[in-house]
Amino acid sequence: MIDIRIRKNLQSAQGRMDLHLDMSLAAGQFVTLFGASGAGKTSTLRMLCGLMTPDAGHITTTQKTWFDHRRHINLPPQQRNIGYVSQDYALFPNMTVRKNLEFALDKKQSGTIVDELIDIVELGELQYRKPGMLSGGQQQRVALARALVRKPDLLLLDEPLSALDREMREKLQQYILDVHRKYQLTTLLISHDVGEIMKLSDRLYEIQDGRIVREGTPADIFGLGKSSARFRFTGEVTGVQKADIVYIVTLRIGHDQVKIIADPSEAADLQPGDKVAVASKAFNPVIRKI
Ligand SMILES: Nc1ncnc2c1ncn2[C@@H]1O[C@H](COP(=O)(O)OP(=O)(O)OP(=O)(O)O)[C@@H](O)[C@H]1O
Repeated sequence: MIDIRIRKNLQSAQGRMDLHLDMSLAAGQFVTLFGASGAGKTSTLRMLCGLMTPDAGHITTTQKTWFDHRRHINLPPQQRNIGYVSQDYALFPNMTVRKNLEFALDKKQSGTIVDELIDIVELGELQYRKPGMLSGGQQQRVALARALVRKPDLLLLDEPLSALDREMREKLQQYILDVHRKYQLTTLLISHDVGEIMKLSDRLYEIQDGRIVREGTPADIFGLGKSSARFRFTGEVTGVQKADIVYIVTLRIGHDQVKIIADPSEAADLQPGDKVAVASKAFNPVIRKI
């Protein structure tokens, strides 16, 4: 369990913003932070890592206190045992894949974890290449493996897949899910991608202007609680057309264009560019803005 109670005064483009977060991450949970740009998501991750100091509050794990303002405790990043993967892979360009991973080993640690991780994220054939000779998706697999070398108590993922195309994202999502389960990690992800959130997370926190405005399971927050998980897609509206008393909503779902019949109340606030979920309820598709 990681208990987070932090306050931080941030300087946003609109003036000051008070980040005020109370959240608990249960051991083994996959939690996502979701919210508009500038809401305070990356600042939260930086405070968990020890790269930014909160003005007040505490961050405690079951074994250790990482930060406690009143008790003047503020452990440096290297004592927090956190794995961090950001959008820009941040690999050492002059080292091979294998060396990038070995460099992350603790002095007392055996190297067997490096072989294990190379195996899990399928980097065997690429292990003697340097990052400049890898695709974005391959580099991100290296970054993910490197973040796991020290078996972190907490894995932080700051939009790690946003620079990749959809196909690559889906593959990487599966690697992330596999390592999360295999190493029983507690994982905190920042993501804007509803499909990704639905696939990966147990719990979702929505942040707006530094405050938590909603928390729950992704299905509850996106209003899909009672829908069938077997028939559930997320997509983007590309058109809404009136046809007699109903509307035809055209959606882009993955690489496909799909047309769905919607009643006037469902179609009322839909516009091209809106992200929507399509699910079925008693075998009838329902469409809802998310
Ligand atoms: N060290 C700092 N001191 C004060 N304010 C900061 C500091 N770092 C960032 N900020 C401000 O805090 C606000 C929140 O930034 P943050 O990067 O946490 O948002 P975000 O939700 O991650 O946004 P995005 O999705 O665009 O990455 C921004 O307005 C930013 O300018």
